[in-house]
Amino acid sequence: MPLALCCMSHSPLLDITEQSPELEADVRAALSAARAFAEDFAPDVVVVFAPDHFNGFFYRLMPPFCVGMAATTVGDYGSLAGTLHVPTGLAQACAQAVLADGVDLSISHRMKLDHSSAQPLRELFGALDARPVIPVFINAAAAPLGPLARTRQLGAAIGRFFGRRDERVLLVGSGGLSHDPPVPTLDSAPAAMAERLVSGRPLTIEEAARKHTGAIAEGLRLADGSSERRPLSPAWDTEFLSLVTSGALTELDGWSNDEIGQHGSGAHEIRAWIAAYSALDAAGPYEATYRYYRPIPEYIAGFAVTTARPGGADN
Ligand SMILES: O=C(O)/C=C/c1cccc(O)c1O
Ligand SMILES: [Fe+2]
Repeated sequence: MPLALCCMSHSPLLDITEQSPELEADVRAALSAARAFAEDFAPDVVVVFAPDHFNGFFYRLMPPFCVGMAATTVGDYGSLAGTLHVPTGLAQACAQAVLADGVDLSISHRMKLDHSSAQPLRELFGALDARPVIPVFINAAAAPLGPLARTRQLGAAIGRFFGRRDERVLLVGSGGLSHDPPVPTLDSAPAAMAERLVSGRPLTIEEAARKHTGAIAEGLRLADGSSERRPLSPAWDTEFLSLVTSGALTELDGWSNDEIGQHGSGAHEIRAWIAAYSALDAAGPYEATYRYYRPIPEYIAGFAVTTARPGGADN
């Protein structure tokens, strides 16, 4: 039953670029606070809600949600590559309970994850396999996307499942907030790239190098004001953070995907946060214990870190 939450933005540019000492120290302090929270909570199991960026999930079969029974990370952008320690029986029981609770999802016995899962696991625990982890993929990159309410319901069903059990569960949400990274879309990608978005063939070394260089260049352009991609939206990010940290999750049901997309294609990653907060909310009122936010164009990220635990109104 004991649940706690840590949500954080991710960005590969955090790892592959060097920024001013002030910026790096500021972000490191926030990530250290999250790590201290996770260490202090000492979870028996971690549930990571994370999107993918066409590294593990492709249009040949694109589920809205998927729970991993076994999972590896691909090591994109030099992120940790390896095997997660997934407690398969518990993951199966979780998926079964969510289905019985009225939310459809798929499962994978060979799930592939990318930096969006690897980065928070490294930041919170130093390794992919330091703790048992149940990965929950939430599609945020491959249109069409369902309504936010469905993601909220998924999170709530997972929270209800763990609420009936004894494990200490850390709920991790990875992604968002406003940002518009150069991730391809099926309807605008050149033919060869579009074919890969469907087939899932591995990137060639040259393609991976171009992706790195392109993302780094985009971060520089966003920081110097010359980018043609969507700017970060601090006001929107702040509104979102206020809603999730105050427990006003159902208000987000009214947010349309079109409106969210105005804040960048990556803004759909707020779904990971909504699922994690909804899981915590299913166990009762909660209070945010830490909140960091900074719009960081250099990382192409409205970058936030929050922690929360049960408490507040009824506690
Ligand atoms: O290129 C990708 O796969 C994604 C890059 C990126 C950049 C900045 C913030 C994010 O959330 C990203 O996933
Ligand atoms: Fe992302």
